[in-house]
Amino acid sequence: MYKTPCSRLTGVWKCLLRDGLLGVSVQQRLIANASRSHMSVRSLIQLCRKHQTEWITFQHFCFLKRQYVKSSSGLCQRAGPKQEPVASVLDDRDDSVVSQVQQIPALKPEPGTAVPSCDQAEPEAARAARLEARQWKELKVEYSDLPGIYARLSKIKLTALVVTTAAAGFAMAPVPFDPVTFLMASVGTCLSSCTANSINQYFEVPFDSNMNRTKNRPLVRGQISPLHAVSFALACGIPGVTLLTLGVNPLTGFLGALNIFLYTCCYTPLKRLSIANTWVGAVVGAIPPVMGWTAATGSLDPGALLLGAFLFSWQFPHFNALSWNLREDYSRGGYRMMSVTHPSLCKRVALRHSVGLIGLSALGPVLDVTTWTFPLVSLPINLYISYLAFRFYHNGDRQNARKLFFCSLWHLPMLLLLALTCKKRHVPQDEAAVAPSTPSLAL
Ligand code: HEM
Ligand SMILES: CC(C)=CCC/C(C)=C/CC/C(C)=C/COP(=O)(O)OP(=O)(O)O
Repeated sequence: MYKTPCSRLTGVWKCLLRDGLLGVSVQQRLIANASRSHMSVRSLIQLCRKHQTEWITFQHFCFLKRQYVKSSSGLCQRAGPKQEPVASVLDDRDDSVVSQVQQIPALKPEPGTAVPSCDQAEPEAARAARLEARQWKELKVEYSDLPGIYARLSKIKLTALVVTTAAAGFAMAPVPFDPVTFLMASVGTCLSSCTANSINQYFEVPFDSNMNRTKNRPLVRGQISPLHAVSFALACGIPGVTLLTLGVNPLTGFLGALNIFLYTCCYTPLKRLSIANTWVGAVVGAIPPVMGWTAATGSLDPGALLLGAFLFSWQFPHFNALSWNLREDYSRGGYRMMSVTHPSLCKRVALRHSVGLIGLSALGPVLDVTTWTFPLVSLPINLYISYLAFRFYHNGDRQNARKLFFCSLWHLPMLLLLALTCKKRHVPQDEAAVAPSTPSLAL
């Protein structure tokens, strides 16, 4: 029985929307069909958006075993490979949905071929063969690709800076430096971060496939199966938390496990529910330097909280500026971000926390973490990021947002390095008892 494009389309929509796993190229193909079947594209997108309000659904778990979805209109893979090039983090192209729809090339028939009108039935066998030929072949993973896939699954550059902040926390602690504990704390934090990021990507496949920035991630492109990704996450998380707990101390292991839970089970779902997700994410990013400090001292001191406060505030100019240029993307992904729903708040919070870094730096000597040199030497970079944050607040344009984001990437390592060079020297008690009292020249 011949199905009209519209009823065929509805059948496909039902199977795809039910799984909530819609890839952009599937969307584009369906939109192209829709335009043929005169279903308004905008209502199509609303239909798709409406069904994406679900977040953690049953599909996330039976998604573990990859299978093609058989529907009345033939085969369609849940999340398919994307051919177009990866968009840069701060891509300037107008990637709004409407422009994307306009970019879909109209499906023109080969010259000389008769255009089948809607009421001409395509033999079912020919149609099945055509669909079979068009079916996405499941990508076979090459073992040589695995390191790159795991690196992207772990968001390796982000993980690298996370480990750096943990290492800084360890080095800032007022105790003798123990290289073995330092190494175990760094490796444990790295493995825990890899776990957190892999699980985050596993949960966000249906939404990442709708965003230019994330549509080429390994799980979205089907480079590895969900089961493989979850196994990788466990293979990192179990030894990572065990190493922190048994190799370093239980407090640091607890913080590592807590952070994995916060990032995967609180921050990730909250991204689709409330702009408060950014504050939760900032706590996730603030915990690693605290872990570094507790790894060295075994206790949660005010100095650890100060380092955590540095990270907490730094993440607002970092992310709010980044998300400003990704508003269309985040909106298409269905995420609740300040830059999309509360633009003024987005700019204000970025400025507030940038200026807050100046105040936090002045707390360094007050809490006996650094000498009084630190607030002075860190003032130039804190003033510069505040200046860029003010320009972002005042103009709210792409260029100032981009400058502030990229400044945040070097500001944090610089701030931590300056704190290290201005670290308050603490003479161990036994040495103090022996050494004659000499006036200290600490500034
Ligand atoms: C609220 C917290 C945070 C949010 C929402 C956030 C978000 C993001 C996003 C969306 C990107 C672009 C990633 C991409 O290229 O696809 C990014 C890049 C980056 N983030 Fe963050 N981030 C946060 C905290 C942190 C923390 C705590 C660190 C490290 C200490 C960090 C380090 C980085 C680095 C190094 C990059 C550049 C990576 C690259 O270019 O691939 N971020 N961040
Ligand atoms: C020890 C331990 C567990 C450390 C974890 C540290 C960690 C992963 C911090 C990331 C902070 C964060 C909110 C990143 C944005 O994720 P996103 O999901 O918004 O980024 P995306 O949109 O690119 O996926």
